[in-house]
Amino acid sequence: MGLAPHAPPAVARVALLGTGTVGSAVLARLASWHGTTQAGRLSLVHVANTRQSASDRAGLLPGDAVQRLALAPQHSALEQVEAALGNEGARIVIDATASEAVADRHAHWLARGLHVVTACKIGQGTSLSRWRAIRAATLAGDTRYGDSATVGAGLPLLRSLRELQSGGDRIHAIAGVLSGSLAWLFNQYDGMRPFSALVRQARDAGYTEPDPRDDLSGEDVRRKLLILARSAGVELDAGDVEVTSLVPPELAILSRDSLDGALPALDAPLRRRFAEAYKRGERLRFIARLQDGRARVGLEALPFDHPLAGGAGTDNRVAIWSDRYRTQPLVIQGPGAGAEVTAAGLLDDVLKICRATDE
Ligand SMILES: NC(=O)C1=CN([C@@H]2O[C@H](COP(=O)(O)OP(=O)(O)OC[C@H]3O[C@@H](n4cnc5c(N)ncnc54)[C@H](O)[C@@H]3O)[C@@H](O)[C@H]2O)C=CC1
Ligand SMILES: N[C@@H](CC=O)C(=O)O
Repeated sequence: MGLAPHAPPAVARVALLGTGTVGSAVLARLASWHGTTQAGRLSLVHVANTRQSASDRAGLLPGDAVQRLALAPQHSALEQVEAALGNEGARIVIDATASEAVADRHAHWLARGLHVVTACKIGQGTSLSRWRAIRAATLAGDTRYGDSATVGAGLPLLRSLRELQSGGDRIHAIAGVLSGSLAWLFNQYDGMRPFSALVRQARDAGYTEPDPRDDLSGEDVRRKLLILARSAGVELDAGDVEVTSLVPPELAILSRDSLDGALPALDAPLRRRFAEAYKRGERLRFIARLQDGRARVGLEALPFDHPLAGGAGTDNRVAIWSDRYRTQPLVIQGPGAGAEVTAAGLLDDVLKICRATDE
């Protein structure tokens, strides 16, 4: 149904879960929209982190939300989200957490008529059953699942895969660098500075997962490759991806609190890998590959001029082969981690839902 000639566009109510690296950048971007058309499309009515939550049906000012949260008497509980968003109109949950419990709610919210926009990959990138439940719930609730920020931090990767397929192409293969933090680490690493020091720097810059072992173990890339594969029609389960971790066993068993001091366990093995590659004129790259239904993730030494060895900073660089791109793949490259790009990707999806609910 179209809009009546001068009807103002409907305002979507939004709940933001997570006020860490990504969630804070979402709030900052929303605050920077003050007075713009984009701001007029949304009303932030609920903000929560693990400890506290603040709700206001009249709308929270994004610039004040963190302070409101700090002063809020209300403890945080996921049950509050539906009540805060109300029963009618466009209602959107933004998931800027890394929480299993929140991801477990995605299908429930979608089936209940709430749209979900997520940076967290746990919903679509872990078990096949959870991915299927999310898809079924969008149909049951006639709702949308915004996932642009889950792979490539908002780069047009999932969008391109979907557009190729709606244009009649079959996806033949996907290969590339899917981790922004690992791209940054291997772009910086020269075998001289300890690798562990760079890991701390990547964490402090907001490129890594809350627990950097999720990046170093290949788990984050496994999730992204599963999301891409499933979107390309290859319904793999998590165990179908062969993952070679960079995390030594002594680091894997530690609690998150005792991780920092033990990070130097990474240094000697990576110095060896770097020296071997350097002697052969190769660069280290953490690569994900999907071809003929087989998926694998791990560190590779690639010739300097290899198409996947390029890029700088946190660049993701992903090649997609399809019916129309048989020999020369479509290559998508750009920053693949960082709070600002991720927040922008999330809010792009939110605005897309706002526009779709006008139609
Ligand atoms: N940092 C990056 O470049 C990118 C991150 N992402 C994803 O964004 C998500 C968030 O990452 P960060 O902001 O770095 O994490 P973070 O650890 O800085 O923040 C997580 C936030 O979630 C909150 N939280 C956890 N459980 C919650 C619950 N049950 N209810 C409400 N809030 C809850 C925490 O209190 C915290 O405020 C992760 O899933 C990550 O994979 C995605 C793309 C890029
Ligand atoms: N930790 C992730 C952040 C984006 O998803 C990465 O390094 O790519």
